Amino acid sequence: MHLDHSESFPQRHTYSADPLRPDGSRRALRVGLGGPVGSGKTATVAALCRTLRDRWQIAAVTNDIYTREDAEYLRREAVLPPERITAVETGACPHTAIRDDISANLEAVEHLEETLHPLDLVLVESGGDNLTATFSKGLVDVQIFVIDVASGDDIPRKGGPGITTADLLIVNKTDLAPHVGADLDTMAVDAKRQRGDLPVIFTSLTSDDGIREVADWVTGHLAQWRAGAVAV
Ligand SMILES: Nc1nc2c(ncn2[C@@H]2O[C@H](COP(=O)(O)OP(=O)(O)OP(=O)(O)O)[C@@H](O)[C@H]2O)c(=O)[nH]1
Repeated sequence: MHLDHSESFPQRHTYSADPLRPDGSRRALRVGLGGPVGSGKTATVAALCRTLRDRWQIAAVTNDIYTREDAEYLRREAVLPPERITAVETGACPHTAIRDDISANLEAVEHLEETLHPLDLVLVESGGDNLTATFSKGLVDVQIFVIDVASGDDIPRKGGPGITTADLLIVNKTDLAPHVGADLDTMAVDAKRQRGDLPVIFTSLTSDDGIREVADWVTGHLAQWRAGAVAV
């Protein structure tokens, strides 16, 4: 059964996770990464871990429907020590596990926080989904939506909550634009129209340091979070 109905889950987006630990300090910032299948979510998580791991204490939770492939990839690439990477097998539509019944993901995040205390940043990667997928605010504090140019340069125009409301939109695989006839200027104009002042970053993760702008964005949010300036 497909449970993606607001009437079934009227509580969606109506509560927030407590930002404080029992000792009064701020818990880790939780950043969700969602987006269509194959857009580059795992590659973004891997690149963020490589770039930020010397400065911050990081852990990651991955979601796959029937496997643990994304976590295995991150462990194989040694982007973090293996105990800092947890796989959640959702067994159903990926958005159900990040929005409607977040218990398995929340348990994984809280377990990492307890066993690896103190963490600064937890990255939660959704399984690949469609343009409607967003995270519950009870699971993550900020959300990144990752699309790619190879899936069509009309994707930003199509909108949907991921594109219109995510705190950051990443348009990945810009290196492929000339090969697939994607017009990056059109994508930028459409994204701006859909998102107003919300930020959009174009990335190519095959380039050296292609993640830099995104890493700086995450660092900026983390600094605000630690200063208590991010509302949840
Ligand atoms: N050319 C190019 N390939 C990329 C880029 N980023 C990721 N890829 C490749 O795209 C493929 C999919 O990337 P992933 O990071 O696994 O995508 P994903 O969104 O995590 O995929 P799912 O978890 O299956 O939804 C892989 O073969 C990556 O190496 C990029 O910027 N440019």
